[in-house]
Amino acid sequence: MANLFDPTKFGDIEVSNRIVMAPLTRNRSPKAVPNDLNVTYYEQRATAGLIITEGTPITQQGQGYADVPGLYLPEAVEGWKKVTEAVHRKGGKIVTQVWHVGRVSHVSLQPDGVAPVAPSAIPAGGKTYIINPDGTGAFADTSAPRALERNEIAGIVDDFRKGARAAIDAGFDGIELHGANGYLIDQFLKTSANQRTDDYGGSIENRARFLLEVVDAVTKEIGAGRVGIRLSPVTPANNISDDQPQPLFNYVAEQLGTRGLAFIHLIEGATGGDRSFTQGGKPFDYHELKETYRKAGGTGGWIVNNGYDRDSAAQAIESGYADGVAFGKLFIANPDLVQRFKDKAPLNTPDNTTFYGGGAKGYTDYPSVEAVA
Ligand SMILES: C=C(C(=O)O)c1ccccc1
Repeated sequence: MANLFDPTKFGDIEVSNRIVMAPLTRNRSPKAVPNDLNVTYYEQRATAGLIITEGTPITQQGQGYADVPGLYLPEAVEGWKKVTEAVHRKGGKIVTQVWHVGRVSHVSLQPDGVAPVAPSAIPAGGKTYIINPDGTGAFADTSAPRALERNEIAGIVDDFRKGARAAIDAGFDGIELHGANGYLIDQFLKTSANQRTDDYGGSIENRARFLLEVVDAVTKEIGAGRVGIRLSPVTPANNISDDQPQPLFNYVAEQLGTRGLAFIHLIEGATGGDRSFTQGGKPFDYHELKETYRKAGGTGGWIVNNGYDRDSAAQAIESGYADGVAFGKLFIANPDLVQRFKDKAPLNTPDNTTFYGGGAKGYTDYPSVEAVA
């Protein structure tokens, strides 16, 4: 029976324990280029079994928030090389979350100030974080998107492929496709954002087409054993929803099960909120989803996320339900979370006033605990 501290493999990626650092947007990379402060932040957390970096847009079109690091500029790839080298020097493993926000963006962040793109011209209705002309940061309403022309979609699939290649060039051990939280891949999947009438909309098979084309493109480029995906079947994040999440994600799991992926990273319930949250009028069955994936031949690591603590994470691993557990806020405040879990040491409390934007305060200044003798 495995435990939280046992090594394992997610596809081709060998990890020293099952404690995963979840992707966390921190808005501390001006001009979309990773910097030395980012190096320190990730290096401090290198004892995680696997670090999944913050979302990294594949193109400027895929960028939805100010000061997030991208993968689409040569200087960004150089910046990420310093991060991966530092984490590897500490014996850590790190993948980057490859991201296209779709409609969750603002014209000031888009190339030439154009409208963001989406499966359909349906606004996200939420807020995003931009930089005003005077340099101050501010939350702003997301801009109304335009619907992608069918002949544009292949180009975005290829942008994901290029992003995956850039990630490997930057020294990452692999990638996580951002298929969750109401961003572009999730927008194609779900009925509230995808009302297309071509072969990328309507049926479940059609709405999953974009996701599977992206998966096939990036696995062909860098190898399936280095590709994971994050999914959030019932999250309301960015005002996304689907009429029937269980059949939709059972189909997705069935299809992913045939593609040899390194891991499936699943957000249970509402992202960062109620684990029992559901859509479609009945509770979502996560065990059914995993069984569907395994029955289809899926051998990737099953990583679960949202509201776990040390004990519930240990139970998820020891029961065999999960192969890894991802922690977000706990890794913000505890760079040495693995050691603290081992020692059952007290945990630092995250300061949510410094989650987004700013400098070292609330980013690299959380203290570590000395290993208990
Ligand atoms: C990438 C994000 C996600 O997956 O929800 C994100 C973006 C901005 C703020 C918080 C989280």
